[in-house]
Amino acid sequence: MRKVELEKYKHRLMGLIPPDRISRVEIPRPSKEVIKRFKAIDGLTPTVSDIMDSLGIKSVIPASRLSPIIPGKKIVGPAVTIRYIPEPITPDYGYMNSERAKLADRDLYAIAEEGDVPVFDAGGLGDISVQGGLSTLVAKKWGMAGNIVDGGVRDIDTIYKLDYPVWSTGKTPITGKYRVEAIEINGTVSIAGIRVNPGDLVIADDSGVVIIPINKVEEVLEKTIAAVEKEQRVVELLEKGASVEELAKILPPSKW
Ligand SMILES: O=C([O-])CC(=O)C(=O)O
Ligand SMILES: [Mg+2]
Repeated sequence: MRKVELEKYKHRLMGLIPPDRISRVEIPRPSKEVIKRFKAIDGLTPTVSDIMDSLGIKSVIPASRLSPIIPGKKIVGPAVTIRYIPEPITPDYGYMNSERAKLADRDLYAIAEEGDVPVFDAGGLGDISVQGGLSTLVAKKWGMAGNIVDGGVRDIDTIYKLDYPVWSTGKTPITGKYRVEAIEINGTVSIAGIRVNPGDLVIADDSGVVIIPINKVEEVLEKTIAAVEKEQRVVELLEKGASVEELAKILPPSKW
């Protein structure tokens, strides 16, 4: 079954991970229209964070934990996932020459669709790189929206040059090639303590990253738009110097 599903991607797959470690090939995705409407919202992650609070869903990661490499970026797209676990070795030069590399990012991009957001669960190991310049080039060429890496990234100058959005735990020159092993593609992962399923909607901006479970996406969108409209009315009142009473009609002091 997996082999049949993978057939259509064979011109892109490099065989970096055994096929039985690709848990899903076809995944559900939110509609393009929903993604477009989220993307048009200003102040995106803080407003969505409030909505997730109101729904009692833990799904928000601050930018102090997963930081944007390039400021001013905003991405919205369905997650595709990869999970790494540490190798039980201390690599040295000889080890690097004799062992095969075990990063599999390019095989993740190979089965993704344009607009997807590759999410890397590398256990928060920010000193070890699981994405560098070559990886970034492929991600960009194949139309990924941006990467979320709970681990390290390197070749930062190339990431600047490619102007590709990345959020990560750390920046480092140290490769993950022989230090971690790709254990699963498109399984459920955990980044910074937050669960991510393939197809969940990832949104990220300068304030941080939010994961919206796919079955909540439309509800969160409508609530976010309503919250933004409300805040806009408050801004207008503040700008024209409205009285406390006028303001309180829209935003009572207890919710300020
Ligand atoms: O070893 C790594 O982190 C991968 C790397 O440099 C690249 O993709 O260019
Ligand atoms: Mg490199």
